[in-house]
Amino acid sequence: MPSGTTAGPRPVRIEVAGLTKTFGSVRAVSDLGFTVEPGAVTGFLGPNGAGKTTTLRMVLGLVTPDSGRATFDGVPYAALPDPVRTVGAVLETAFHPARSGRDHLRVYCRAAGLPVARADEALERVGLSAAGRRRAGGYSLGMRQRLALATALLGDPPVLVLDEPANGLDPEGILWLRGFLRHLAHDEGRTVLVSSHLLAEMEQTADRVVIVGAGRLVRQGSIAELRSGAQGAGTVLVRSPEADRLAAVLTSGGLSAARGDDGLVTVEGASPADVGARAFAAQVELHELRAESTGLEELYFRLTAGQEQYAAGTPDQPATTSDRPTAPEGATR
Ligand SMILES: Nc1ncnc2c1ncn2[C@@H]1O[C@H](COP(=O)(O)OP(=O)(O)OP(=O)(O)O)[C@@H](O)[C@H]1O
Repeated sequence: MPSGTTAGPRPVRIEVAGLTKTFGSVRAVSDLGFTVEPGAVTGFLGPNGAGKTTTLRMVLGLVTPDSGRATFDGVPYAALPDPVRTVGAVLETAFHPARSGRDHLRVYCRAAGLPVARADEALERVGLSAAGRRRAGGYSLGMRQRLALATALLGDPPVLVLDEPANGLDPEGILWLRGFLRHLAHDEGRTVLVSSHLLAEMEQTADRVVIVGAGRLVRQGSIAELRSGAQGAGTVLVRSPEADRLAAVLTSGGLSAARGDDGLVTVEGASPADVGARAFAAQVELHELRAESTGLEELYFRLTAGQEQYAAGTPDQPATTSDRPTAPEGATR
């Protein structure tokens, strides 16, 4: 486990394909597919109830999917020869309240056949050494999160799967977690899959994001791709003394371009580079060219707000601006 003393864990890729899970009449996860690469932090994002926890539980073999599969370098969790040394997970933070954090880790080590010395190493890694001998029942939520993370690290696994690990952390703790997850991925080459409903947090932490809404994949890609709107979600603002001609050039090229009263043309579904290149080719003079500074948060809202169409068909669930898309039976397509 100590960084710098080993060559680092072997790289492991997670592959999720066609995962589907229904609870009664609720389709929690629907034909979900994505990949998680080693050496990067992948954010698993979605509003409350989007199916993140259910998906992670299926990835970890705790819930049996109706169909589809999740594998680690081609092997499902249940078939891994040494799961504790392959995947570390933080799903929920339940500890024996009377037991110290250190003892919790030591018990876990013994049960998992790991050297007991790993307990102190893990405590140190997550900044809990000073509190290690105190009762876990007296820990703050943030300290419990750190203890859960320490537990996940005991087997020095190449893969970490973390469900909302930032919950309960104060701003300093969040900053620490961000740096720690990036270190685990970038410097140690681990595969880090971390769920959150907060895009702003993931924007700072993750290299890639997988966005789900109502149990379905909404978008996956790098933060940079999302931000630039490279996959068609971007809005570009462009100013030109020849705004009408510019709008006509862009529209004839298949883009949606609208000219405002102020000579500003708003272009949907293109990158600034794309718009600039088309203007240049048509010899249209530009005075300003920029991506609309919506931030990823607005994009995320736009992407997941679309899920409300799923709910629109149910009589007791009129379409609202709620951030909690529901996944009723009608959600299936
Ligand atoms: N054991 C279960 N029985 C019945 N319904 C369930 C069960 N687990 C999850 N669900 C439902 O499946 C949907 C997805 O839930 P899930 O907890 O996976 O979402 P989530 O994205 O993790 O949400 P949150 O961020 O609120 O935890 C929800 O509608 C939820 O009510």
